[in-house]
Amino acid sequence: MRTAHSVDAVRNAERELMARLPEGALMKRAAAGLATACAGLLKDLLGRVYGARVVLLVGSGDNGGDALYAGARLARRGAGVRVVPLAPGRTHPGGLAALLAAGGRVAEDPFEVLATADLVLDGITGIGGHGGLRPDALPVVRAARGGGAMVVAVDLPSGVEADSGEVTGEAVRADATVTFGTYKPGLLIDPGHERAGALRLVDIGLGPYLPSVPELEALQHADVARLLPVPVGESDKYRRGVVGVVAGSARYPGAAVLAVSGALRGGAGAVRYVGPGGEAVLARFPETLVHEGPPSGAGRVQAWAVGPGLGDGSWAAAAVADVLAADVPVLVDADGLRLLAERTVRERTAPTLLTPHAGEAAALLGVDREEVEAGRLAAVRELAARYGATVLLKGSTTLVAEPASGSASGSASGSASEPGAAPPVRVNPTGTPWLATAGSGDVLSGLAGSLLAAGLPARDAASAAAYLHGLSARLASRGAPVAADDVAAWLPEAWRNVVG
Ligand SMILES: NC(=O)C1=CN([C@@H]2O[C@H](COP(=O)(O)OP(=O)(O)OC[C@H]3O[C@@H](n4cnc5c(N)ncnc54)[C@H](OP(=O)(O)O)[C@@H]3O)[C@@H](O)[C@H]2O)[C@@H](O)CC1
Ligand SMILES: [K+]
Repeated sequence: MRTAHSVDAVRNAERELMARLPEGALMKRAAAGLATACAGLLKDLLGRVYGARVVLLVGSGDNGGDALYAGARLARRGAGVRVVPLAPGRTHPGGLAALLAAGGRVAEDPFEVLATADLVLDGITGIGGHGGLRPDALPVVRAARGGGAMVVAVDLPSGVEADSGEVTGEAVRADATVTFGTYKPGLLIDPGHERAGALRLVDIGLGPYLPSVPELEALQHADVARLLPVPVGESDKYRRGVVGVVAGSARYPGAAVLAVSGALRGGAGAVRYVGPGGEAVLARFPETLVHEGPPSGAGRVQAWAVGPGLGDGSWAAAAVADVLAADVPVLVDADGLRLLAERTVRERTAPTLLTPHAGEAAALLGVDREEVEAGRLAAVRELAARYGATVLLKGSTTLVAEPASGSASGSASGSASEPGAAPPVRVNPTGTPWLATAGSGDVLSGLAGSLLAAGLPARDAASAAAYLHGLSARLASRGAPVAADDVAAWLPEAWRNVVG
């Protein structure tokens, strides 16, 4: 599991650790790890460090200090290192002295050295930067990208807000980011994540001083494998869980088929379908138990997934209300989200999982879509708190937030969070831009609903579903466009990939 901590948590940990170490030791640790990572990249790129052309973009803070001390180490190994100070007169004095002593130089013409650089280190700002790149940095950063050098961000791409991943204006677009002590939320959440390139974590000994509950966690294969249901010898289809799917309409029968296709691959023992798309569902999936009439008359289910392609007719509204009245876990997606009342969700005692994309989240919060996209972490937390529900916010870095325990449907799953505090938000690392395709959300709803029916707590069902869904799209795609149907078809392969 990858975990990310807030800037406050990092600074507190740094203070405690620094009190036990000689002055400057921590920065030197960070710089040593950074130099090792850069040397490795240069060897991959050129086969050597000696003679490599390295340019340091250096701001006024300690982020620039890290770049300078790392630059000094590379200079001692024979690299030609040039500094471009972006805050002349405020450059880290110890770092600059170390670099000059090792044979590095201040660049006379930044654009000339950037045009021929092999590697550019971005040390403009780290966790102390705010408000995006400043105007004077823009031409230099553009020249760094335009020159064809590999760009390595120090701790965080400059211009990315460390705590949220927000980018105001412009930010450095790095090929790799070497970060210290712990991941920062902005490295794992878009739009920051997308600017960071390949991530590398350097251990500087902060671990024991960081809070045990991080801000954010990203599951990896082994974590998801532990969550997925495993049928045992005596499992029959009812013990494995029955998921009810309420989706589709005369206008959108395909949504019913896609939601069922996800539900059939999510571990539940059987799928009941309720809605106007029964014929289309049966034609494709004869194993589905199809019902007409209200969901409550369809027989027992262990969880419902309601909403994809429902439209907003009176049947849809009644079906959503009917499902929300059931005392079992309920996932609400798409059109279902437009048909629910905040109070109804808050008053439920069984878990509720809402799965909006940015536009739907914006409507639920009463803000603009752009606001949600720019500040995804704040938006998902706010929704979870307001509705007292688990919320999966879809997007290139899908997030899953749980309300604080004690909230209506807050069933914190095995988290070590303090009583009353919300557990860490989970960020899904398996997404791919190819997933932005019609109907892929319907597959996700069915899949997550199925995992809920199989007994996973809402937070785990949501994060495991997002993980499998993203991985399935990657496996199906291998660089080519995919249809939602492909994503569903590759789910068993994704599951095998995770548990194997
Ligand atoms: N904490 C740790 O555990 C460790 C931290 N370490 C390292 O220290 C880094 C944090 O250093 P930091 O605190 O000095 O802040 P940092 O990011 O260098 O920049 C702040 C300066 O930039 C300025 N500035 C602000 N916004 C700006 C903008 N948009 N564009 C341009 N400038 C802007 C602002 O000054 P201003 O110009 O506003 O007066 C301020 O002085 C951290 O990321 C890591 O690399 C490691 O060495 C070891 C362990
Ligand atoms: K940086």
